[in-house]
Amino acid sequence: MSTTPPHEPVPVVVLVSGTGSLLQAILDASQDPAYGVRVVAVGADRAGTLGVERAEAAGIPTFVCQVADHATREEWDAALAEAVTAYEPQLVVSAGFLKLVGPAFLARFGGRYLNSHNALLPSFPGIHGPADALAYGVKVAGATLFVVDEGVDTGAIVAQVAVPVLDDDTVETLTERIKAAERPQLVEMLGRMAREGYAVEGRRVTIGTWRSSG
Ligand SMILES: Nc1nc2c(c(=O)[nH]1)N[C@@H](CN(C=O)c1ccc(C(=O)N[C@@H](CCC(=O)O)C(=O)O)cc1)CN2
Ligand SMILES: NCC(=O)N[C@@H]1O[C@H](COP(=O)([O-])[O-])[C@@H](O)[C@H]1O
Repeated sequence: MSTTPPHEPVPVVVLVSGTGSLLQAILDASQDPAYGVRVVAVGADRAGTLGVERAEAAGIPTFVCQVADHATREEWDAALAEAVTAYEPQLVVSAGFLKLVGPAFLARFGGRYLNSHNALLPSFPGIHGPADALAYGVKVAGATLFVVDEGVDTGAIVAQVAVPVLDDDTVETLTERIKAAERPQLVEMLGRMAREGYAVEGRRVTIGTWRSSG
């Protein structure tokens, strides 16, 4: 039995805004070449994030692209697209990246840009998923991995994972329970998409297109 991966690891840029625990899970998995993913750079929309520190600790190139450093949101969007393109990724992953990207970014990376969101879409889009779920009183929360489009958390869904909402949950406890399920989902699905290929047809995402086409 061969242990050689069938393909070179797929180059991936990860975008972060905060703690970077999802990023760390990807970095840990990508230590194994058989995982099929090589993180070639980590980008952030703000300075001083723990996510960027984690990348630096792993010896991975980083960049910061802040809206405030650009005259318009459109210029920021184009600059972000340029910064990511410089690393020639096949896939881009938002892992807690709290900025909406626009037309310039999606012209380059549409269909190849994944986001992990901490709610069961289409419920609770935006940046307060766990708080909104708790306030609504749902009994099941979770995380959604999707292919980003021009809307806000409206892209085609790759995978979802559910967790219970407990009677004594706070925003913090629910957020952490979701993340504990979100990390393995992201690691598993990103690896499968890189190794096996995927197709997006309308709202349907299918994994395994390379395998089925040989
Ligand atoms: N065009 C898209 N870009 C991104 C999406 C998306 O669905 N479409 N998902 C995000 C991540 N995300 C939730 O998963 C998300 C991020 C940011 C926002 C948002 O409203 N951001 C505001 C700023 C909020 C703030 O910093 O306080 C903004 O961009 O101006 C909503 C959802 C990745 N990008
Ligand atoms: N809508 C975007 C959003 O809220 N993203 C969420 O930020 C967290 C990042 O955690 P991390 O910084 O520990 O990886 C994750 O739960 C992710 O779903």
